[in-house]
Amino acid sequence: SPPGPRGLPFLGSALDLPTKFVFRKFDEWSKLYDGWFTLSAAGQKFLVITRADVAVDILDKMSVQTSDRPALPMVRYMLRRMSFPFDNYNDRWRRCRRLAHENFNIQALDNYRTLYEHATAKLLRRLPDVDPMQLREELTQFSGALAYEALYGRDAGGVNQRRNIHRVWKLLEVLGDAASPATFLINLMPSLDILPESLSPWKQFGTRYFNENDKFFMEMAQPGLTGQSDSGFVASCARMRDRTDGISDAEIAWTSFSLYGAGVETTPYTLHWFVMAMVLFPEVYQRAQGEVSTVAGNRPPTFEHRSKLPYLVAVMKETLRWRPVLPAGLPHTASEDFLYKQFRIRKGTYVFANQWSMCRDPAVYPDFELFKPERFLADPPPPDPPVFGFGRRICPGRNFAQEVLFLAMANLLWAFHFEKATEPDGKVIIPSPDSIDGNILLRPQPFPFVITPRQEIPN
Ligand code: HEM
Repeated sequence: SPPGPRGLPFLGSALDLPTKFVFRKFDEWSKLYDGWFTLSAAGQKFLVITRADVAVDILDKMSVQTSDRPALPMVRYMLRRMSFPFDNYNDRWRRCRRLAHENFNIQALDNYRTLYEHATAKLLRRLPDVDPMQLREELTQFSGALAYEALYGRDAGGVNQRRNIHRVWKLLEVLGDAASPATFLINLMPSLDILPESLSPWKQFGTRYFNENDKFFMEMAQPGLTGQSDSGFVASCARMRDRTDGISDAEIAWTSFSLYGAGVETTPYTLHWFVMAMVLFPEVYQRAQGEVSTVAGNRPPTFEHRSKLPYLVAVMKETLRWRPVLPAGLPHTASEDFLYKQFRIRKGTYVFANQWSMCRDPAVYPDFELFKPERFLADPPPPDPPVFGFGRRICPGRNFAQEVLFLAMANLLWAFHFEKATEPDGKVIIPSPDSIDGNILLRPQPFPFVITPRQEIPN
């Protein structure tokens, strides 16, 4: 049989699998096996990949067999298969994925640059008044507003935008809870699915959730769909209708929500980790800040400066590697049986890429505990950190995310000094990068630090 922990009869490794931060347990097991292992938990089979070259073999080269997603019953009731990151590998997924790709590939990103320059400038103006313990919320607002305008259009501002962002935030939270096996019995006992809706409160809940949100997403998308707004993702998709077989307005509206949901937490948490790294590693911070100041002078840095900021680009890569915000990626599923190293992997097996372990592979990233951006300036440099997933499911927002991160990092360094905070008795407070919350996301805990403007911030 393939390598991996065997656990108990029938239960398998179910009791060893934590409900939170499963990446840590996978990482522990990674030390015992050679890049991958399998296990089963209460009948569900898992294949866990812990080295990037194995991920390439299984998720890139065999992507036809390994690009499905687990079908959690509760998620199906709530989303009715309209949200492509959760959907099976099928025609609708392909249509929606194409919308995402065409609008967020490198060339298309030029359309969004003014937008993130504005959002970043606004962030700089707000930050001096923000309590550092509220930084995470502030960064989440920043990326929420940015994503909202990128998706629904520049003129989607105002009170509605704030209210809608808040509402999307809430409904994502409900979705996250429902996707967890512990919340809804049905996720653990899919056989209950045969009960009629009148006897299944969870199906009624799902129907309500779907109907309310379907209406809400259509309302948000309306200006773009009808041509009232001509900027942003929805408007651009509406213009692509003729070229995209069978795409419906509802699919455009749900794809927009899906992109919002997938992007809105990952980006600000990465920025929060960046601020922690700057506070923890003053020599990196000074070098990066020196580079930005020399290149940008007394005007805020822009994309024009990117090619002259190699160290900062390395800092961004190192942040993504040091604290990958999706440490166990998102699970894929095998859509048919396949062979790997002569072992048969069964249809329905969950396939995890434990990116945390890959980012801490000592053969690729020596001294992986340390924050060492200069590793990415070596000749030849190591591969970019594998934090955006693999194969046909690779993150379609990866270039967008990195542009937003680059610009925000450059501007934060240009505008502010970051330092460790001190207790009233003068003791220096050292934030802990191991202090996390979240569930599948690696979310930093708020931490105290001192932020002081070092530039006149333009209005
Ligand atoms: C630091 C930022 C980000 C990180 C680290 C990240 C990482 C990931 C990862 C690991 C996956 C799973 C890939 C797989 O299944 O193999 C993923 C999927 C996805 N990401 Fe991102 N992401 C980020 C930002 C964004 C942004 C800004 C957007 C939207 C504009 C986005 C949209 C998506 C979507 C739609 C999927 C699902 C793709 C599918 O199932 O076909 N992500 N991302």
